[in-house]
Amino acid sequence: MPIADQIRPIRWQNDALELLDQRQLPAQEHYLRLQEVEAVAAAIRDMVVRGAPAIGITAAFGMALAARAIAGTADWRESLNRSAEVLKRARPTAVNLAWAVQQQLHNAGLCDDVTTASEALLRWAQELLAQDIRDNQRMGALGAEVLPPEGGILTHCNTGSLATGGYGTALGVIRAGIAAGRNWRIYADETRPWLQGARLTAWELQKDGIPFSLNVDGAAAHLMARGEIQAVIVGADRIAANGDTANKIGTYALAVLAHYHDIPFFVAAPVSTVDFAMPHGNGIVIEERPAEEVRQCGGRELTPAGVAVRNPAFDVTPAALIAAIITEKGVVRPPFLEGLAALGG
Ligand SMILES: CSC[C@@H](O)[C@@H](O)C(=O)COP(=O)(O)O
Repeated sequence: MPIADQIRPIRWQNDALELLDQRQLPAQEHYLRLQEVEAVAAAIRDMVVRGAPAIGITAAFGMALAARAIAGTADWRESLNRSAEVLKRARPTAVNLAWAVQQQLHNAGLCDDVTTASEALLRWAQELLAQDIRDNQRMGALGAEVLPPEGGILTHCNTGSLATGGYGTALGVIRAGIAAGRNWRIYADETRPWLQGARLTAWELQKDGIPFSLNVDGAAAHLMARGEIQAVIVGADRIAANGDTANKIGTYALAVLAHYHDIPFFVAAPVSTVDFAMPHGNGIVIEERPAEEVRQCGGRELTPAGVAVRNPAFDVTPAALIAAIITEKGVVRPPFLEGLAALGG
């Protein structure tokens, strides 16, 4: 089955960064045009763009825009450092964001002046975008070999083209497997509260003509107990050196359920999502998002006024529950500490 993945959430056009506004999907396909670093940080914070690799790439373009804006100023290095902080503060959990900003500071450090730096930073952001799509295709091919050849595959959140430069991580594995003729039934969790599964994964799979069914998050246990699920595959926002994996809230619950039902649980992520400086998952900062995301849906109040809410956006799945971590450089099995380190920091 040919997979026509044409979805590009991030593009550079006519001297501006254009982001497909994911808050509007699936109702509207609308690109926002951004030319200032503050607007880029706000777009990341407000989830115009989301998904760990995608926010890393966006931040890399944000740094390029910052460098352009300060052309001609004497203290440009200081100014660039300030922009780096603004971007890094936008969302705390996905390491790709801080990683990409840090890489851009390093790139700027190699330049003699701000004009050269602004060209170098734009070039690197464009390379990162192109490389991400190639890496995802490679990850997809590797992952398709690792998952069971047939049966039900459950995924959580959106890890597709929209969450990356294109093609996707866990959803890239699904794309690659379906393209290679795997006899898979795809199950997508709706992913409360922001509905990345119901709005975004469903939109992508439908666009590609991949058959799937959508289920509420709470249905996973039942589907597993009935024998409908043969593997779970998810993405990651930050993987600690020992393999503990932070990902969208609800991922940990799925891993526990998969363990109970003896179903393999896979993580697909680029090596840039591994935080080699973080020894284990306990140290990962978990973003808490606004209460309105839980109290409301589509602008409509769901709850009595003012109810107290906890809205952690991510959770941490212990490495012990993960069968394998699929990266663009290879598939890592436990013990992850050695396996991940061998991929190189
Ligand atoms: C390839 S995306 C991997 C993760 O970033 C994804 O699973 C996820 O948790 C995204 O969370 P989000 O809050 O939508 O940015």
